Amino acid sequence: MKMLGILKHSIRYCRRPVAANLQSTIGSTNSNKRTLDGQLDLRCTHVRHVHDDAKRVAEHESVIFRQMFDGETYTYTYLLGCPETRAAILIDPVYEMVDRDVKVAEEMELDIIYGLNTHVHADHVTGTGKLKELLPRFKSVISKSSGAKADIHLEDGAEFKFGNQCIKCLSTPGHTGGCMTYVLPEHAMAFTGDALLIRACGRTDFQEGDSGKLYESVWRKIFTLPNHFYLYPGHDYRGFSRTTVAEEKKFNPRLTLDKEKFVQFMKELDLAYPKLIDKSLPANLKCGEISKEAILGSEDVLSHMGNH
Ligand SMILES: N[C@@H](CCC(=O)N[C@@H](CSS)C(=O)NCC(=O)O)C(=O)O
Repeated sequence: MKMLGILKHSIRYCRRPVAANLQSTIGSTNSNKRTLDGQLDLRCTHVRHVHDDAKRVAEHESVIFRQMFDGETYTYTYLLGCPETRAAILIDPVYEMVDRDVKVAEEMELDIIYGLNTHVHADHVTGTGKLKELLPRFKSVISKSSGAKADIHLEDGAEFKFGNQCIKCLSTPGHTGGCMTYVLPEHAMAFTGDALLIRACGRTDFQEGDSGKLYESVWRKIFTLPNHFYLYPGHDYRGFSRTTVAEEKKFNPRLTLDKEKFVQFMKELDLAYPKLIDKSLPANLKCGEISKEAILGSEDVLSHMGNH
């Protein structure tokens, strides 16, 4: 009875794929595993089932999802994986954090095939160039309107697939001319890059920045998603991780202003230029496909080589 309880518990929390594993292990146990008093050895079955489960982490999730943070540039990178095919993507990988990202994917038996940039970043170098060197099948992706070189260019309304997962691409210009928001409608998730930050939004003072356009992008594209959709930003500077459409429509201090006041507010924002802008822009206009020296500086390259 106790054993049956444990089995039921596993099924309740792990659902479909693990139930399939369980069937096959029970089958083999039935034929040759019995306890001393002749009963079926279900305990042994359970142990083997747990091992099977550990082999493919997160197989019970409808989409595999991890939010990862770079504490130097306050950037979020997102790993998304298809639980059935193990195909995976990274949204906004950071050059210096690529080894971390690849290791996590390997541990989860995911095959990263695409790196999607939400826009041409000004504050850090994208990891998509380095990922192309490390992973043979990997392709860089960005909007066509960004003007950046990439393997795949996306336009407003495009649908982008990895494994059995589908992403809807929404053009959301304003922070930069080529900003894209990536939506997973089936999972009620949207990745807004720097168009919308939690209780804030991206600056609009360079790279074809346009506060009027940003206001329209947010209200017409992001805020017309269902209220319960989770929004995941490109950065957070205050320790927040995610928000929802409903929360931002109600509490975002910038976007709840009327358009005229928003434009004035953005004009007066007066932020210092990002420290790495001179390095980041040329590198990101090629999705990071430039020499290590250009990204790190020649002294840093030598010290990196010493570390490996
Ligand atoms: N201090 C950082 C840059 C901070 C910054 O400007 N962030 C951008 C997004 S990255 S271009 C932004 O839009 N911020 C909006 C805001 O209200 O903070 C650095 O030197 O890199």
